[in-house]
Amino acid sequence: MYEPNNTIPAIDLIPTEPFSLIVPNGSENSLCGTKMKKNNTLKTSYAVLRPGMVHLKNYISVTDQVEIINTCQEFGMGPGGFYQPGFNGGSKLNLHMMCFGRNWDPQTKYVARYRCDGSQAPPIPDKLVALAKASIEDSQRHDNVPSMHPDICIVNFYTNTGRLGLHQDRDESSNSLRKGLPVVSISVGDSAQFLYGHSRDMRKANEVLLKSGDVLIFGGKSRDIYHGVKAIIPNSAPLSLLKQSKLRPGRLNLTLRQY
Ligand SMILES: O=C(O)CCC(=O)C(=O)O
Ligand SMILES: [Fe+2]
Repeated sequence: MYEPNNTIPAIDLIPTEPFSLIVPNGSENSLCGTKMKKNNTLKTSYAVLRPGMVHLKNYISVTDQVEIINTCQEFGMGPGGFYQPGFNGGSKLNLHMMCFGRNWDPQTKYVARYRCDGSQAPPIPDKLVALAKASIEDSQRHDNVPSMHPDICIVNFYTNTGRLGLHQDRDESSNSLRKGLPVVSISVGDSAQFLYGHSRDMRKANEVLLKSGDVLIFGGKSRDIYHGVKAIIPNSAPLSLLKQSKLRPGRLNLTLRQY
């Protein structure tokens, strides 16, 4: 179905609806978030959730989070930007998604170079690669996590009703999975109740709250962990982030991986 060279495949192109991360000008009064203590220094802490799974809390400054939002907004509104992925049966994922580096889609996985609208993934921004590498290095101070060089970044935006069922990230190359090369997950905006466990059974899963600026790394012995998002906590994003970025209500999540 897809041509091996760079020409766009001869399929009926389905345009995607533009999706903006930013609320329109003039909506400032309706910003609802959480006031943080005034403190210009980042108080980062960490927790090893299980072998190979490290939670770096409050790791990314508000300034850097704003830059991440602006980068995702810039590319998210262009070709290869946000769309709502669907399944064969016609149902849609409860989030908007885009990819940097290489396209991934729940139906076509990493096989298709082009999306159904004919677009390719924009290149992965250097700053995101650097942030992922720095967070892996920091996680390695606390636990056994392999190093990796990210070449894919999947960006999800959840509105406050968004969620994601328990799943494993198993579409990367067999080499990457065999070596347990980590997934680096960055959270920006409203907090998420994040589930992880040994099976798809939500009742048996553990839960951790991922807040704006947190980074979660799962690699090594945890690379195959089932994980998902149970719920987004409305109005939990830092007010300063919302004021500086105009991020719409909801949560932005970036997962960096090596194919
Ligand atoms: O939003 C999250 O925290 C997880 C996202 C995720 O699991 C994925 O994109 O594969
Ligand atoms: Fe995942």
